[in-house]
Amino acid sequence: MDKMESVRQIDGAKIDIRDLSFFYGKFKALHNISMQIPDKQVTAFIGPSGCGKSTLLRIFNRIYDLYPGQSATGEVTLDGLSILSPKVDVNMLRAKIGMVFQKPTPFPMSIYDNVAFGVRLYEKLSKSELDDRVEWALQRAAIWDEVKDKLKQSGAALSGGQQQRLCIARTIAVKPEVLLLDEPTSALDPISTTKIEELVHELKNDFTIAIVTHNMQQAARVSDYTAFMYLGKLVEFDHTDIIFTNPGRKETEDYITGRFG
Ligand SMILES: Nc1ncnc2c1ncn2[C@@H]1O[C@H](COP(=O)(O)OP(=O)(O)OP(=O)(O)O)[C@@H](O)[C@H]1O
Repeated sequence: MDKMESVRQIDGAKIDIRDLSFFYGKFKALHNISMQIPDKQVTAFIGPSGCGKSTLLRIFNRIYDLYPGQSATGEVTLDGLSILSPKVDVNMLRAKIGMVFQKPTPFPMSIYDNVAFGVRLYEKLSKSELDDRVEWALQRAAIWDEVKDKLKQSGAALSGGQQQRLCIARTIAVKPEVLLLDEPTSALDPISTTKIEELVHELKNDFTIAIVTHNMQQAARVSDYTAFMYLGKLVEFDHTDIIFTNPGRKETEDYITGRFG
């Protein structure tokens, strides 16, 4: 096989980030980041604790807007449309860019209602259409077989791994275009982790996925592209194979070989 070429420009980028900086009050947590997130691929963000991975992910759906004193400069576009613009409809943006957090966060309601909740906010579906959508989302999140006979039971009664797949079902039920996964398996056992990793692999056929992970083996297993961050800067972004076998920067090599971080 030919040696893989390093990434320069992504054809068909879903998200385009240019000169992005982020501030918690006066503290500059992200420094002039430029990169592109390819469509229908998995992009992993790795780097030592505090390097800014979650901060970056939280910009894509403007979650930071909920907190006073946090601000972003630069440009981020989704299919060419500005995400940071004050004019953007944040609810529509969050319907297009869904997020799953580190700790499973089912709503205090039934399994069915957990999945139907967002759909009811954004669409007017008939009862049977909504039933179909709930089943579709639970199927896609690989949890349908485990919950199909107890849809009325509380989501909180599921195991941690099941709860996380329920949260993924809830997120994909509104048919977003991008899925942001912030350390989605760090609170899970190895079997649940494997299930979520298989799911990520499966879901990239339909969604653009950005995943933050502390686990380098996980990044190597699930992602097509990897971004290595350090101290709020993007050190290197490339095909995952290149980052893990032939990184261009010494800092990346030191990190992936466990010499720091
Ligand atoms: N709410 C906040 N207020 C002030 N500073 C913050 C806040 N959240 C994060 N930071 C700082 O921003 C920087 C980046 O944090 P962030 O959580 O994005 O890193 P991370 O790479 O996701 O870390 P981890 O892997 O530990 O989750 C850190 O220096 C952190 O202390």
